[in-house]
Amino acid sequence: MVFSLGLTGSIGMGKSTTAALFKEAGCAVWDADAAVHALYAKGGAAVGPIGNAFPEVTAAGFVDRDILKELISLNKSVLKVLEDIVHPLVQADRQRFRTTAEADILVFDIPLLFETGSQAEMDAVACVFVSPETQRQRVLARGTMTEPQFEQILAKQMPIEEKLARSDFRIETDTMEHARAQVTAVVEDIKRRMAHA
Ligand SMILES: CC(C)(COP(=O)(O)OP(=O)(O)OC[C@H]1O[C@@H](n2cnc3c(N)ncnc32)[C@H](O)[C@@H]1O)[C@@H](O)C(=O)NCCC(=O)NCCS
Ligand SMILES: Nc1ncnc2c1ncn2[C@@H]1O[C@H](COP(=O)(O)OP(=O)(O)OP(=O)(O)O)[C@@H](O)[C@H]1O
Repeated sequence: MVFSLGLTGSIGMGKSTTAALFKEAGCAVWDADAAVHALYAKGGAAVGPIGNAFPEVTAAGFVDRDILKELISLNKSVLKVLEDIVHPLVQADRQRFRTTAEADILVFDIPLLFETGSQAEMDAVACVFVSPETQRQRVLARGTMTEPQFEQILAKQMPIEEKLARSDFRIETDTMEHARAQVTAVVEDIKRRMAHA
């Protein structure tokens, strides 16, 4: 039996860092944001269709995220058009991973897991969380988004309380030690479930 665990949480709450802890614990990890990065790179499958919709974004032969973020903040409809192009390509990449991954536990790091209904494909869901103040500080400290860009993305996501209420496991990402201990406990719980399945 292969167990599929969805890993989600709000922007900057620690999905990627926690996914790395699951990898350390022997799980195979698929990362939606990383899949988008590959699709946007030179030769990536999203470059052509995004260029057709927004030519200035792909003038350099890849998807320029800074130009894209600028367009998104200028016009609310841009993100929707973008999602309609990108999400089916991301979904196809995820299916490829499912058929090739070699591990008993597959972890799917998906920021928009509930927003896109992808929880239906999972055996269980883990949601990472941290206080809104820490979240804001961490995202703005990265220096890749302005405060209005952060607010705009945040507003598009399901509130974290709702994500937590719909999840089987909650992982607080206040410190690395705490997060690692919780990941170990989740993996042990899943292994017990698999042994009794
Ligand atoms: C908005 C973009 C340009 C921001 O790029 P940037 O390099 O600054 O950030 P990155 O891609 O690492 O995403 C950071 C976080 O933003 C949030 N986020 C990204 N896209 C979306 C979205 N469409 N709706 C809500 N939140 C989003 C997620 O929490 C994500 O983890 C980029 O995320 C993008 O092109 N998004 C559209 C594709 C998409 O929906 N991706 C989400 C995973 S499938
Ligand atoms: N358990 C933790 N303890 C301390 N800092 C953490 C922990 N988890 C994450 N962080 C820090 O929080 C920031 C955001 O983490 P990360 O990039 O993993 O979040 P994310 O949810 O994947 O972000 P995004 O939604 O933007 O893709 C990083 O600076 C990271 O070092």
